[in-house]
Amino acid sequence: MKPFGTPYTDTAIRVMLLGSGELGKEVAIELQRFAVEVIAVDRYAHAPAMQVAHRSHVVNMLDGAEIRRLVELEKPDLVVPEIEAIHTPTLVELEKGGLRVIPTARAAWLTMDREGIRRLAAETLKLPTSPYRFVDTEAEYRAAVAALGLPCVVKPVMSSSGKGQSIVRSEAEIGPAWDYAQSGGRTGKGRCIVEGFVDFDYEITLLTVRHRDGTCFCAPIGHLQEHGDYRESWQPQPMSAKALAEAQRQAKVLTDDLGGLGVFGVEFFVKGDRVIFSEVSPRPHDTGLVTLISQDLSEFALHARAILGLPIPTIRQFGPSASCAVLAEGEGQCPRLHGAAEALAEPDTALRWFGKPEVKGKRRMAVTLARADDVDAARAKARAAAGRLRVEL
Ligand SMILES: Nc1ncnc2c1ncn2[C@@H]1O[C@H](COP(=O)(O)OP(=O)(O)OP(=O)(O)O)[C@@H](O)[C@H]1O
Ligand SMILES: NCC(=O)N[C@@H]1O[C@H](COP(=O)([O-])[O-])[C@@H](O)[C@H]1O
Ligand SMILES: [Mg+2]
Repeated sequence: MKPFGTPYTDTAIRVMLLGSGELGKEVAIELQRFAVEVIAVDRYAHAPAMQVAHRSHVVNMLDGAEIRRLVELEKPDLVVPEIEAIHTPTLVELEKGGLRVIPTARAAWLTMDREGIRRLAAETLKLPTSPYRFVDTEAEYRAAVAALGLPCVVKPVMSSSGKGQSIVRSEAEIGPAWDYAQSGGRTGKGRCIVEGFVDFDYEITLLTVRHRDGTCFCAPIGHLQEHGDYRESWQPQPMSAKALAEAQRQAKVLTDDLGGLGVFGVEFFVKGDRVIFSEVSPRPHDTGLVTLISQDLSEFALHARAILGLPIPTIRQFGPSASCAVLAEGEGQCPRLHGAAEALAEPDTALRWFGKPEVKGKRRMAVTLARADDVDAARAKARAAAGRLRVEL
């Protein structure tokens, strides 16, 4: 990588973020510390990362021509995908022409679509996963449910944060789950995955960092999900040495195949010592927000260091920590947050209010963070802090 330069001049290192949500905002802040010129892109104006970037653009990121136009206009040194819903075939094309995509255009392309990454993990790399089928029509879906049995999980192939996702537990839920999968994804109706339900003891995100000197892992992050969306996460998740070693082995196999530099959020289900791969984000993960309080280098700082080719000699752990998502529900513009003073009254608590300009339905708006003597106490503290907050719409 060229030397750090001066923003707004030809000397600057320029990074284009494709996606400008709460995760991108923290990445942008970390890049700003090195005076990297940050260009934030998303589908709507005033997205969180745009508020801390040098410049921003509002485009339909599912339109390849738009992405190409922006890349030609801004000539970034690095393009950093922040969300799945991007026209990744265009990134693959642009990479052939010399553009650097984080971690690689192929990784962004494979993971934008559950089919790409699932077939790679299960069929090529032979990692254990839930049984699965891909379906395009309601008839294929019903056949898949019959073959996999109840309960099962249906998800649009392009979605995240649980959008369009349902657990189907009974006959009566089969129809509504299909309708939601067709209306709730990030890119409209279409292909879905149906997965057998994994009966797990706990699930983790293993943050895996590929940096210039090799691969390192953060302590495992445990998390609680509701309707496919994260509510709480904590670190470290206690697990047997055998299960941790197996999770690290699988994460290494997978991230070595995906290649490139940066943070990967590798998600696993754990039952006893059995470790079952679920999915991977080739970028910081929402459950990894806990690292904003649990580590000296958060997952966002680690991503910035890794993609800029900087060393990561060690990651210091500050002790048991937790995060709790703050959701708003309803409809309104310019939301306001009440209760920040009350939420921050306890020692070792922190808050991120993302600054999203609008709510329509259910939206994650903030996160509380806490450290304590053990994980249960940290979770209770983060939950209590979140409970003192109120989002006014
Ligand atoms: N096959 C399964 N068996 C049991 N639980 C599942 C299964 N698939 C998903 N889940 C539950 O739903 C959660 C969300 O699933 P998944 O990670 O695939 O969705 P997502 O929309 O990609 O989420 P995100 O983008 O937030 O990571 C999982 O963390 C898990 O709690
Ligand atoms: N699980 C993936 C995840 O957490 N992604 C994060 O949520 C944003 C979208 O939020 P929005 O739907 O509120 O715009 C994304 O931009 C990213 O920061
Ligand atoms: Mg997930």
